[in-house]
Amino acid sequence: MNAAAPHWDIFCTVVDNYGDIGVTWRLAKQLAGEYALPVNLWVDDLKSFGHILPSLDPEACSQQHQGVTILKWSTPLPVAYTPGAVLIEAFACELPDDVKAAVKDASVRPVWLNLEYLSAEDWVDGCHGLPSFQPGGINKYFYMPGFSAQSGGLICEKDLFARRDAWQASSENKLALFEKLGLKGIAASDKVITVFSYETEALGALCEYFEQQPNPVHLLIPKGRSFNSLLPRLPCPVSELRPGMRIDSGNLHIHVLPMTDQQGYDELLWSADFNIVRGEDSFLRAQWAAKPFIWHIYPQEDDYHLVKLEAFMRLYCDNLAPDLASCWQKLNLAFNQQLPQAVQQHWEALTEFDSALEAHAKQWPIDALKTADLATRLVQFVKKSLR
Ligand SMILES: Cc1cn([C@H]2C[C@H](O)[C@@H](COP(=O)(O)OP(=O)(O)O[C@H]3O[C@@H](C)[C@H](O)[C@@H](O)[C@H]3O)O2)c(=O)[nH]c1=O
Repeated sequence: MNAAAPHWDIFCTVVDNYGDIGVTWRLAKQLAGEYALPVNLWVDDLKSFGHILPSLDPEACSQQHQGVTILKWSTPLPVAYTPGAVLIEAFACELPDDVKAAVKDASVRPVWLNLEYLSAEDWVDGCHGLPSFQPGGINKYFYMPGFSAQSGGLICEKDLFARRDAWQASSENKLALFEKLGLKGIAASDKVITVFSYETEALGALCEYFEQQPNPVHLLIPKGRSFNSLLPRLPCPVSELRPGMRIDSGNLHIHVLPMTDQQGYDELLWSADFNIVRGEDSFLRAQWAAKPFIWHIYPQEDDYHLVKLEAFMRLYCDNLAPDLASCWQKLNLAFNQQLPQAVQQHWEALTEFDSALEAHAKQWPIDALKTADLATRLVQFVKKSLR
């Protein structure tokens, strides 16, 4: 590796949600923690970042958290960029001109990568690792996360499954977490479902279904976009909702959650019976939680997200019994297509397969990870590129 400047730089622009910063922050932590790499994470919106890292100072130009140097990416850069061993532009963000100039002029150039969004589509394998020739005679490589052995892999910390298993071994852990989050009235045997979704009419339909169930159902919802779809059920405008509030109707109890850091969010997913997640990072963390889930995929133009959803569902259901597979897929489609009646119908139908789906959710993380996680594959990719 580059002996003169061994550090890695990751540049991230926050688009409109938490996914871009969520993924890069996770990767940065893992590279620093497991590979002892000096990592600089450059972020253009520290205020948004602060929602998932509450100890962050949104005004500081440079600060250290969990072994990572977090730098404010403003124009011009408040701290000069020095080329290191690796330069990652996350999700095709446009690097500042002075960074590109510094790379071009460097005596030892960094390995330059564009970290792409995760997809289960087949074409990913063919594109992963391809170079794109840049002005100044340097290659930029496409790094494609994915589910196959030929792709860039999936972000997963080495000790994650052991920590999850220890957490799930005793219901004391989830009850202590609920108490810490200010949630009241949840018994160990009650059904708990977390919801971190975009707006969808499917949510209201599920609420109608849950309130008529014979046993309590608790929906744990962090303050955010999901509540926009539950307006008729709220006692106040969304802006006035406060963490700890509880909205009861029949056997349904909706709890308003604070947003926590990523570790806290993992623990929440581990503590639930079912998770409704979205985007990219929470989608993956729900899989690692080893619990059944619905994926509310980030909407794209011309419904392209449904192609990505189908690709993932095909993989996830590969070795599932056909009737269970069909039911779970229909539920996910109905949720994403905002079909209220279909969501209720498929949720009800899925209850018949509860234990088989749970067993699959437990096995899936082991199968999905294959030989190596994303950080491990990335470090190997960089080593090869430097040869
Ligand atoms: C609810 C919650 C989330 N989080 C974290 C988990 C994730 O890292 C992050 C949420 O990211 P995602 O699940 O990916 O969903 P998102 O909708 O916020 O982000 C999206 O942004 C778009 C621009 C991308 O194109 C999408 O693919 C997607 O990544 O927030 C917490 O740390 N604490 C919390 O309390």
